Amino acid sequence: MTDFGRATLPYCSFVRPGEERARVGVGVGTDVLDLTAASAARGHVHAGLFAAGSLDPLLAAGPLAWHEVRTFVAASLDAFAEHLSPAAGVELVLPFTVADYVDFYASEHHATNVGRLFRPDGAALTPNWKHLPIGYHGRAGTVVASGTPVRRPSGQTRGHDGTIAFGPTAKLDIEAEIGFVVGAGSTLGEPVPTSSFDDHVFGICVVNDWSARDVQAWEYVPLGPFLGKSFATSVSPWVVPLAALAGARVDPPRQDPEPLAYLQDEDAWGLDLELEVIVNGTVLSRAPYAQMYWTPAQMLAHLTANGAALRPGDLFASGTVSGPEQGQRGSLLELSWNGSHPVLLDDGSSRSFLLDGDRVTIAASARLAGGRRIALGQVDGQVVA
Ligand SMILES: O=C(O)/C=C/C(=O)CC(=O)CC(=O)O
Ligand SMILES: [Ca+2]
Ligand SMILES: [Mg+2]
Repeated sequence: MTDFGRATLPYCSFVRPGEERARVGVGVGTDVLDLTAASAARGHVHAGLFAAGSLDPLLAAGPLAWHEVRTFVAASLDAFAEHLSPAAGVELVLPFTVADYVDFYASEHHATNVGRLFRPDGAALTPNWKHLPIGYHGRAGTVVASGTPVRRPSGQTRGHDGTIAFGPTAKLDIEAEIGFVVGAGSTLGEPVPTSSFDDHVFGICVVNDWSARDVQAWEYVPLGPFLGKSFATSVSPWVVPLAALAGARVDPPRQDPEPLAYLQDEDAWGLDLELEVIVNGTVLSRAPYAQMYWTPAQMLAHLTANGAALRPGDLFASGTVSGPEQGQRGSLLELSWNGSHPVLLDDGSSRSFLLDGDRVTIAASARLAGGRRIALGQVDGQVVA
């Protein structure tokens, strides 16, 4: 269970034992504050946003309401004792209805590694990579809450000898990512500039973009990832508002070539986050988010550059977070170099890709100016046959 500082105040949706209805919660230490009950008891002007128990109404309400709710919670924390209970005693559910889901590919280290593995005869980065944040539209309906078991998918693959077959993937993998949760929507036909990032994006969650590498490698040419990535995408139960991350903002890496005008991010939305990848209790990597080449404000501007509208609950993920070192890679594909260098677990076993029964946790934290680290929550999942 994540221990949140009192300045983080992430949101969740939870169900109490014996109840059916969900409530909106706020993480305080290892407790959850029942915001549905607390805001109603105080007759707060925004209490109606929490009645349904999902974050959907709050997301749609926009930045002024986000600010007012956070101020209310922060100012009244000590008066809320009767509405606090241990988070370990409640069920944390999918916190919002995922509208559209997009996955980017914003780590230069990850893209370089995958390029070498999947396209060894060509340049590691495709010619467009430094001109635009590459992404694809994923499957919103298979975004699942942390803790949901992930069933090993079947798919079509091509073996070394060229045989085409259908069956359970032999290369089930993870991707450690940060997800950006859109609150306020936008108007069809009107691009959202990088400067409006925080008018639309409410906060972040931790994402595990489960991937079947053998399915992916065979199917992706020329239209990109399809069934190899659409079977499950797990998200953390906590959505950390951008307001809690102000102290973690850093300058992103210098971009060369300079991106086109619509992609310039004057606000510098680099974030000093770390994603820890843990398989069966062994920490396999610590991936540094601050080195991501494209910022989330650039991803959002690109996503809407053609006039595509945003809806509350849209989720766009950063793409796998990998740093330059071996111990900073956010996927087993990279960590085991496509199976040629299996990684060791503390129990003495080794892994190229995931086995049935494996438990994966991706835990994120932010380093604030001054060096203090705050927890941002985690996403868990176990592989079942
Ligand atoms: O380069 C490729 O063909 C594929 C790359 C990925 O698997 C990337 C993906 O899902 C985006 C990401 O997580 O970075
Ligand atoms: Ca991905
Ligand atoms: Mg702004």
